[in-house]
Amino acid sequence: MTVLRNTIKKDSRAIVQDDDTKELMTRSLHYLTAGYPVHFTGPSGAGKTSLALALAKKRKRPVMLIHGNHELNNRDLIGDFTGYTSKKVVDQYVRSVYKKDESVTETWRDGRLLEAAKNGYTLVYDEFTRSQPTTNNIFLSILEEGVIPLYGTKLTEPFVKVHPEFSVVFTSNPAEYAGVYDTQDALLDRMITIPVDFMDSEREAMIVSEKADLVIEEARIITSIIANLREQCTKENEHGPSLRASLMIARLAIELDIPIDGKDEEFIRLCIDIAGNSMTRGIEAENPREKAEQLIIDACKSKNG
Ligand SMILES: Nc1ncnc2c1ncn2[C@@H]1O[C@H](COP(=O)(O)OP(=O)(O)OP(=O)(O)O)[C@@H](O)[C@H]1O
Repeated sequence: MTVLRNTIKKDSRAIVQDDDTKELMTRSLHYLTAGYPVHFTGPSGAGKTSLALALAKKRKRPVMLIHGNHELNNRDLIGDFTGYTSKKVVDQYVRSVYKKDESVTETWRDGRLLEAAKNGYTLVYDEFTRSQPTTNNIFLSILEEGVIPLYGTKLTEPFVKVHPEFSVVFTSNPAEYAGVYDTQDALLDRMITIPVDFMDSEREAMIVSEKADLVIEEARIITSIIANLREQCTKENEHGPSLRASLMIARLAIELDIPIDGKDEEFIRLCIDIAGNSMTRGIEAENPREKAEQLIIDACKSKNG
């Protein structure tokens, strides 16, 4: 049986940790401490970012967060010259002497990666495969040689040494996801990749109960409906509604005073609104929207509060 500890009533951003999650966190922390970056990969809503942030927090170093994006470039990561600072001193202390001293210097601003690597922060690079592989190339020398090459900048030194406490936690969605680039093998080779999949409905119910402040029996109704629907999503690369859907249903039901009961019309409507789109994408049918609605109604009706 799964035993949950570390409740999160006070901090809504904290994660609920069952024994499996705790064990995963401990292992990952050991890898980071030994100097290896950790990479969580899995479907959207499985809890990768939450895990990565909780893990980073455990390092007890400042945490820097970067989100992968196809427009992210070396200037964002390393830094850039942001403008000019000019200084002018006019000295007329002795009336007959006029002295003017003027200088102009370029102003440099460290990028997020440079700042984190120089100062030994823990970097969480969320959805890193959404950035172009050429942008991520800089991590090859950081992870292998422990230096940040300053190519493409007008700085005089060729590289900056990485702080010994610097560590990176990467997250990514599987390669089949839209908007995701293939990662170079050389980069994957330098990190420890751990798959993070959806939890079973009981573990999800514990999280929903904690996060939405809902009694466990009601949380179970929601997560088992969602787990049931997820199982019916057979289309390739479509994973169906995630834990996020369960959390949304729970919070909205409380907010709108809707009874958590599979036979209640308003509750069914709420489930259709929240899970309808991912179900429509996940099933194969002539009229997927209609079929998805029917599946949600059936899943709800099989559960009552
Ligand atoms: N162990 C957990 N404890 C508490 N909440 C969790 C846990 N795991 C996931 N969640 C919650 O589930 C939701 C989805 O989690 P998260 O954003 O980490 O998923 P993800 O896998 O990073 O998704 P995406 O790939 O879409 O970014 C969030 O609201 C998060 O707070």
